[in-house]
Amino acid sequence: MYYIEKSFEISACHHLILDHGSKCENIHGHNWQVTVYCKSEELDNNGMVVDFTLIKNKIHGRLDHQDLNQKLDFNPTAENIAKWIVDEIPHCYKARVAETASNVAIYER
Ligand SMILES: Nc1nc2c(c(=O)[nH]1)N=C([C@H](O)[C@H](O)COP(=O)(O)OP(=O)(O)OP(=O)(O)O)CN2
Ligand SMILES: [Zn+2]
Repeated sequence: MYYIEKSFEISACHHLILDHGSKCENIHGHNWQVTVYCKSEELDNNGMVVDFTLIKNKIHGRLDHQDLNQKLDFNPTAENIAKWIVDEIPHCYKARVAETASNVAIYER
């Protein structure tokens, strides 16, 4: 089995739709630290599991310096963003999304 990891930072803003009062309902920003994990038993014709650049373009390219509520059709919690990344990237089985060093969500298929 081949494994790859791709990490990058997304600087963006969002607000959360919550069923309890929270400061997070107000628009605010984060520098999300994202790590995308992919695996495959076979490499493609280029000798890759997935091109690191494709991963960055599909996630960072769509979300960096954006309002996530405008770009995503779900409540942009770290958990939901992690699940969305796994669904978006071929061969992805896990994504780690950190709002800060102490606020981290992981989704694994
Ligand atoms: N389970 C989750 N909880 C929260 C999420 C989330 O994505 N998943 N997101 C938020 C907000 O984005 C909010 O901006 C986080 O605020 P922050 O000040 O970073 O976090 P804390 O209130 O925990 O404060 P610390 O200083 O980091 O302790 C809220 N919750
Ligand atoms: Zn937030």
